[in-house]
Amino acid sequence: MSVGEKNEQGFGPIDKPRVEAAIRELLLAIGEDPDREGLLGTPDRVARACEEVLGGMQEDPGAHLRKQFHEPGNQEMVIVKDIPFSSLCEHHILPFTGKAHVCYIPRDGRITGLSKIARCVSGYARRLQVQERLTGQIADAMVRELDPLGVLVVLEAEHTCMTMRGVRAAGALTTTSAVRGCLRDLKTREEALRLLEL
Ligand SMILES: Nc1nc2c(ncn2[C@@H]2O[C@H](COP(=O)(O)OP(=O)(O)OP(=O)(O)O)[C@@H](O)[C@H]2O)c(=O)[nH]1
Ligand SMILES: [Zn+2]
Repeated sequence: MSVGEKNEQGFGPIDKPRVEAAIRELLLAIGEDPDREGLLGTPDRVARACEEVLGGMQEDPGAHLRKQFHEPGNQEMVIVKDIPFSSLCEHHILPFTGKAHVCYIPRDGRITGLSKIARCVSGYARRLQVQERLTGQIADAMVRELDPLGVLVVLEAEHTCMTMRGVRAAGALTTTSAVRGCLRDLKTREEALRLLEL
């Protein structure tokens, strides 16, 4: 993919030399000397870090969920709890980190590999995000790829833009949820939340 082109997710490629130039400029803009020894490798390091922490822009995270198995008749709740994730808030480009909990009820035994759920979370997290959108994107990918009877996604995270700057509310935790299908039903959702111990 060349500069100016967009992938299926709507993003262009990471232009590493351009990131390096921008970081050099940022160092100058904050009054630093980009040519001092400790900072010489920094533009390159930041560009490589961008490729890593924003790598989810270059993939379709839902595609992981296409690794599926069939357990005839199984319509029981599946819960993957405490999936760690790190993302970047799109307002400040500062990290927010926490845990994702994903619960779904398969349709006719259509299940996915457990690790694929964590890979899907990671793919959407490694983008510029707001926590609410991240939560909904994970739920929607589950619906799209597995057509389950229901999905519940809960994210708990600490936003460094709220803890190390601004209001400096250290320890403040944000919880978001997205519910689809039969997990909207109060009784089913209560069972899921009980199993999640949330
Ligand atoms: N809803 C939501 N808000 C977020 C998220 N990440 C950061 N924010 C908020 O985005 C808002 C941006 O507000 P602004 O007033 O434009 O920015 P600001 O002057 O830096 O605000 P303060 O953080 O209050 O100092 C802040 O309230 C952040 O806490 C997120 O994932 N979801
Ligand atoms: Zn922020």
